[in-house]
Amino acid sequence: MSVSLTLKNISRSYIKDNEKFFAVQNVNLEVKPGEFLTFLGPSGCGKTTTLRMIAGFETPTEGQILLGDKDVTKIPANERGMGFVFQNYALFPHMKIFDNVAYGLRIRKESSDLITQKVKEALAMVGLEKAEHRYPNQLSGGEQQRVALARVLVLRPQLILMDEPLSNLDAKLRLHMRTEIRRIQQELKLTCLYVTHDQKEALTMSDRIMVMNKGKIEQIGTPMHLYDDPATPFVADFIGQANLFYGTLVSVEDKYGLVDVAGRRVKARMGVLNPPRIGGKALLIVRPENLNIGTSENCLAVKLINRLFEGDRIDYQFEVVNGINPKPYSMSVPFLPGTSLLPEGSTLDASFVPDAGVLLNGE
Ligand SMILES: Nc1ncnc2c1ncn2[C@@H]1O[C@H](COP(=O)(O)OP(=O)(O)OP(=O)(O)O)[C@@H](O)[C@H]1O
Repeated sequence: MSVSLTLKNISRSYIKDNEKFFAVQNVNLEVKPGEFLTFLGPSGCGKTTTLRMIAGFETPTEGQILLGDKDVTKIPANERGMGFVFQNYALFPHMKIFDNVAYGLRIRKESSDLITQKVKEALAMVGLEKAEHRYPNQLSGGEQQRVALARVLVLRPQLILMDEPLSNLDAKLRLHMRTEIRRIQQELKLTCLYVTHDQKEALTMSDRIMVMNKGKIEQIGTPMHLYDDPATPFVADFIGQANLFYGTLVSVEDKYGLVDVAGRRVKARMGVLNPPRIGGKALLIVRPENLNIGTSENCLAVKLINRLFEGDRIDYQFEVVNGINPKPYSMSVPFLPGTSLLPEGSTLDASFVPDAGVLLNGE
């Protein structure tokens, strides 16, 4: 059974050094039944605090939390019907896997036949039906995390909350578990809220992502939408990698703007959510993989300052000639075996197709 979740103007403040400090400020969100929504942002941006308020481990200083139509803001955590998966599995080490998963059902005083049936189902769902007689320390990290998931699934919660559940696993297992969690969530049509600071994890698993920064929402959208049409430079740089070039908007035609960057005029898509105005400062966002060498159309004049050979690709770092260069820009081009790298100090044209650039308000 899946359910919707609504956050109405939720805030959580603390007193730090005699001053009011907002860990989370004015967050509004609607999560649809069966949706997988991820909170993404750097350390300290308020992801965990938001999740803990939804779980009931923390009380908002302002705002309301609704599960379906029901206001649960003041309801204790154990009466909210939610399941929580933590970073550190939190399994009982002295109990066999079967008993770990059965724990919640026993507290509910279910019959032993029903418990056996449900535990076996939950373990099968996470692919651990053969591990029921083992102890947690006889399982790998990934298996233990799957037990933690089974322990939550067995209770059929209305909403599942996961806080960095994969961060203790090695890289390969993390990749595998992403797909596993997403498969189970879709099979059971669970509403799922997921916290991570790993953008790849967020992009691959989520229906929608809420990007947070300093306690506030920067942008909410589908992974593709955030990647393609970032509303702020923060989102552009946090979702993938982004070059931010400084320019002035010259004119607009259809969905494209013409921008002057250090004397070169280039065309790019106007941002939908936060576009620049004609004559005003504009930020041109182009991702490293969308810059090319070798054509002189729609290009910036750049000077190479460093090059990093990465095997399949070369990362050329560069400055805009006569431009604003707060830090090196980056261009990632495929390495074709047999070709040589361009020398540092070369000046050349870095081009992009207009659809691969986005213009944001730079005022
Ligand atoms: N109980 C508390 N008292 C005071 N400040 C707190 C408390 N809990 C959290 N904070 C502060 O609120 C801010 C947000 O913390 P939160 O743990 O929600 O961030 P996060 O995005 O989950 O970070 P991380 O990825 O590092 O876990 C941080 O600056 C943190 O120091």
